[in-house]
This record gives sequence, structure tokens and C-alpha cells, in this order.
Amino acid sequence: MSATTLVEKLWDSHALRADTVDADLVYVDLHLIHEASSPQAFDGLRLAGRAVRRPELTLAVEDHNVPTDSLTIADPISRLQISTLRSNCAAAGIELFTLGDRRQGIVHVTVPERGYVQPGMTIVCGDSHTSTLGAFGALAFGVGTSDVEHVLATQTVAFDRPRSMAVEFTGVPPAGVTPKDLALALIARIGANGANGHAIEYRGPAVERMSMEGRMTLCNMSIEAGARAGLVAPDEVTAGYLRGRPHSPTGDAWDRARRHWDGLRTDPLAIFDRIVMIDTSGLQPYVTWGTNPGQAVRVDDRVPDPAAFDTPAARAAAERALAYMGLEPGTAMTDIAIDTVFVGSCTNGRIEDLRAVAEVLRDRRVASGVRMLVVPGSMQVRAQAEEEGLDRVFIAAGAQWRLSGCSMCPGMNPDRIGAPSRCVSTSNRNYEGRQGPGARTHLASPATAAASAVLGRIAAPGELSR
Ligand SMILES: CC(C)[C@H](C(=O)O)[C@@H](O)C(=O)O
Ligand code: SF4
Repeated sequence: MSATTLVEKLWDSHALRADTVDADLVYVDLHLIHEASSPQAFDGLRLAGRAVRRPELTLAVEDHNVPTDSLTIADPISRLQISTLRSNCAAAGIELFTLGDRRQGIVHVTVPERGYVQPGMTIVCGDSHTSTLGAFGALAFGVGTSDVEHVLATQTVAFDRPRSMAVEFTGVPPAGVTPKDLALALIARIGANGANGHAIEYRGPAVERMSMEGRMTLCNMSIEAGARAGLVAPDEVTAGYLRGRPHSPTGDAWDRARRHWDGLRTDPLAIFDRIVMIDTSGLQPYVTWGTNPGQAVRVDDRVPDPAAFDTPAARAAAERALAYMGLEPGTAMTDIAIDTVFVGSCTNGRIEDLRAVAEVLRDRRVASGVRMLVVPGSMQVRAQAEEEGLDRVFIAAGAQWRLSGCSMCPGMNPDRIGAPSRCVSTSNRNYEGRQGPGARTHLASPATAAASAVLGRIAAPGELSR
């Protein structure tokens, strides 16, 4: 048998190879749904007179439209989205983590935390950042709403086989350089479309040493490089994370699962369509200056001059981005004043992220005139943070400590910011108006966001080292 990559192994064990049509038919082990992308899918199902094929392999979460300061949904559109999800799930017998439930949170944070996501699985959700779950050595990808309907009806999805790309992170990252910085550095290097059509396997010593939380951050951002999925081969770190979670296997089933997971790796002689190598020992914290995640520089660098870009398209994109962002070429990133800081999202709303923020904020204050929201990625993260006393650090510093949800990441709930706000955000998207009409977003790591909150301007975590 020829040597294969991990993605090929997962694909071959779940896909019916199509000879006559363009796409393969992939069996879905776990289907996740949320209120923002599922209503039309259920409508379609009803119109066609079909039932949900495998409700027990489907899980639903309320996350995009929920408020994070109250259990009451005041906004009528959000209320409708949520009540629609509730009635669809009740009618189909689908388990739902509702607002107020201790299992509620952002789908990509709470579901893996509960042990549902295991190596070797195929997982889809009508949400691009489903790639997060590839951190477990699963093939996890986002699908459109019409695909959600198809999965509900058949437990399969038609999909083109992705091309394979290896991203190898070597070396040891310097202090203050986090998985988010690795992701931003990668996208700055290859561009926001650099991995189009590919599934990225993250490898190398820096990934092997990374926690599951860090691997999820990395896989989450794969989409922002244009990739369809990102994944990491399962290892001891994966098993250590999964052991004892509510839905992890136990007893003999655990032993069998471990043996299965051991085989889930890329063969030594397997060939990737593309390989990118990045030495992490030379990296610094990154922050975006523009309106796509690839428009990023080191925090200690300057806003670039559009004239310096290679192609007319890149020059035009940079000019437009700078106009929207209200920035002048040559300005030091650390001279850019900010008024909002958002810590949270499926990229950086996990416990390690909150610990990193608390470490910076302890015995310090958020600068006057800066509004800072700290929003746990799940209610379990919230409970854990409170057990560790992190909430008290945030509140003492003057930040707001919230319930869980997508919050300020997508501008789809009350946590919106308006023009002319400038926000350092730990989320993953910075296009025009993403966090609210006219809002300007600078993507960065939790540590960078916290340092920026304290100094009232974009700042590197190292500027506040103790
Ligand atoms: C609303 C949802 C479909 C969307 C996505 O697909 O990613 C959202 O989560 C986002 O981050 O923009
Ligand atoms: S936190 Fe942001 S990126 Fe993640 S699922 Fe919610 S809206 Fe999408």
C-alpha cells in the first residue's frame, strides 16, 4: 500500500469515492449545529418531508446570538433565531446546550471540552471555524447551509477531496510568542488565500510541545489562511486531554480507542502537495494592521507602505485597508491608540488564554477610556476561571467578566462596537465592519490584547514584563 497522509487516511475511511461526479460522499460521525446557520436547513427538510436521519449524532449549541450579560434575549432577531433552534431541536430529538446550561458555550469550545471530539472522526458544522476540532486528529470542516440540510437528511456530505499541505513549526518560540502568533505569522507569510483548497497538517517540535488549547487555536485559524481544514496527529497530549472527559471512552473502549489513535499519523514517506517551514525561535508577537488576517506584522514593527507590496492587487488592498483602518504608513504599531479590547471567541476563549490575560492584568488597571470584555469560550471555562480566581483579577483591573458566547467576534449580538472604535481582539476575522459598522479590528494574542488594554495602545506583552 502506498504511503498516505493523515488526511488521506481519514478521508479514505469515511468517503465513498465518486467516479462519475465531482465530489466524494463523506460519512459524518458528528454533526454540530448552531442558531445562525441551521434554520433554513430545517426549513428545507420540512419542505421536502424528510426527517433528521441520525439525531443522536447531532448536537446543537446556542452561541452566536446570545447576550453575554444576561440570560434574557432582548433583541427580537436573536430571540427568533434561538427559539427557532429550540423548536427544531425539540421536534427532531436533538440534544441542545441552551443559554443558562452549564454546557453552553461557543460550539467549537464546549463540544471538544466535553470529550465528544475524538481522533479519527469526521465532524462537520455549518460554521467555518469547525476546523478548530482538527486539533484532535479529526477531519473537521465547515459546510454551507444547504450542506447542513444534506447532513441532517443523510448523515453524509458531498465534498471535494482537499489537497494536502504540511506546515512544520520548528524551534522553541520565545517568551510571549503564542500559538495565535504562530498562526498570524503563517498567514502573513502565505497570505489569506495561501492555503486555498488544502487541508493543513501542523507538525514539528513546536506543535508536539503545544497544549490541546494551543493546537485548537492554530487549527481554528487555518480557515483564515484559506484552508478547508487544519489538523494535528493525535499523541500523548491528545490522550491526556481526553482522558476522563464526560464523553470520552472508558475501560476497554478507551484501550481500543488508544490503539486506533496510534495508527492515525502520516506515513514517513507520504507526499504532501505543499510544505511550509517556519522556525518559531525567530518569531515575535504579531498583530494585524489591515482588514484581512494576512495583513499582519510584528508588534514591534510599523504600518507598512502600500508602495512596498509586489503586485498592483496587493498595493490596492493595502491602500484600501489603511484608509478603512485610519492608519498612516510608517506609524509604529505600538503608537496606535485603542479604546476597546475583546478577549474571547473560539480562537482564544479557552482557559489557557484567560490565564495568560490574568497574568498580565494582575495588580494592574485597564487604561482609562478603554473598554475591555473578557468572555469565556464556554460556561465550563467560566467556572474553571472562577475556581482559579481569574474573574477577580479581571474585575479588579476594570474589565467586564461575561457569560459565554461569540460576543464581540461577529457583531451578531448586543456585544457590538461602532465607529470610530479601535479594538484589539483575540478573535480571527478583521474584515470591514466585522465587529460592528465602521469598527476597526486588530487581531492579536490574549497576552498582546491584555498588554494593550493596560497601556491604552497596541503593546507587546514584553513591554510589561515583571
Ligand atoms: C455565522 C457563521 C456561519 C460564521 C462562520 O461560518 O464562521 C461565523 O461563525 C463567523 O465566524 O463568521
Ligand atoms: S466566536 Fe467568532 S469565529 Fe468563532 S464561531 Fe463565533 S462568530 Fe464564528
